[in-house]
Amino acid sequence: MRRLAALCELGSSRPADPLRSACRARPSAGAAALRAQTQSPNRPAACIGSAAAQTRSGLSSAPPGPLCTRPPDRPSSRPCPPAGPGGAGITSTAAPQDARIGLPAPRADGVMRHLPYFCRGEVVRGFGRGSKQLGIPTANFPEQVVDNLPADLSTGIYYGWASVGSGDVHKMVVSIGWNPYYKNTKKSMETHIMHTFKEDFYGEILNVAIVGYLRPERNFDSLESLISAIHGDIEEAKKRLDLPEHLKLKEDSFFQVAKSKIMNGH
Ligand SMILES: Cc1cc2nc3c(=O)[nH]c(=O)nc-3n(C[C@H](O)[C@H](O)[C@H](O)COP(=O)(O)O)c2cc1C
Ligand SMILES: Nc1ncnc2c1ncn2[C@@H]1O[C@H](COP(=O)(O)OP(=O)(O)O)[C@@H](O)[C@H]1O
Repeated sequence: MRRLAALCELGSSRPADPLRSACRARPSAGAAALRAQTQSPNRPAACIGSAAAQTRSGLSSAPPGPLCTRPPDRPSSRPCPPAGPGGAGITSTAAPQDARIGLPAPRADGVMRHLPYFCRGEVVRGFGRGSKQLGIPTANFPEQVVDNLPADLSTGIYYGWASVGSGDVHKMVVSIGWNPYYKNTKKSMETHIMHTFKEDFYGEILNVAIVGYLRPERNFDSLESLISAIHGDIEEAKKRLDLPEHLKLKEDSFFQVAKSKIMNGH
């Protein structure tokens, strides 16, 4: 088992340590920092968040908060703060409304300053409920990736783009949190890719670019209601991802990793 150390590298162009799981904020024009990250071989788990690209998502123009923000000319590394229960508390009844879908909107400081958020890691086993109970498989990231998410990234349901290894980039929805319906005790990050794969891809590298937020996690009074909500999320995500501002992220260099540089331990 690899030993993965947590590290936040903010605005740094220092090549990533291949044995570390990293969160990285990049300035909106920080293509160099991203390139350094994506071109580093053998990287088992990495997360890259944007501190200044919130305008791309079109949801908010909130200024970056105090966490993980640093002038690009002052690169530095420091340990990631631990991800605590409740995330940034977006399930609060005081949350503002997202007028487009009539659902509670995320707190701007808990979501927008981190989007788009790039993340990759090995696909591990979850509880096996996605396919069997829900009919909606969700690929789980390892603990190290989840623990390295920004501490103030709100839990909830997001959408974006995903690829497996160096495969094609597809639309995706991702759930980050504790799955209140199942009362999980460990925070998880589970991605459903809108594509039919020929077979499971446990052990492969999953690359995700989270570009927008849909809603907080909720409890449901029946499995059917949970399934129906997830199907609603999928349809909403498909529509939103067709917006030009989101479509362009599909082509991001994050996904252009040479096949030979992908290592997943097999
Ligand atoms: C788009 C999407 C929305 C979800 N929304 C919720 C939710 O509101 N409440 C909840 O308890 N779980 C939610 N989940 C998580 C599912 O319950 C979870 O994926 C399922 O338990 C499968 O887990 P497993 O992969 O560990 O088997 C959502 C998952 C997805 C992909
Ligand atoms: N479209 C898809 N989206 C996500 N995972 C998929 C998809 N198709 C097949 N899979 C596979 O299904 C697995 C998830 O199934 P699931 O029943 O949720 O099990 P687990 O709880 O182990 O994650 C993924 O790890 C992946 O290998």
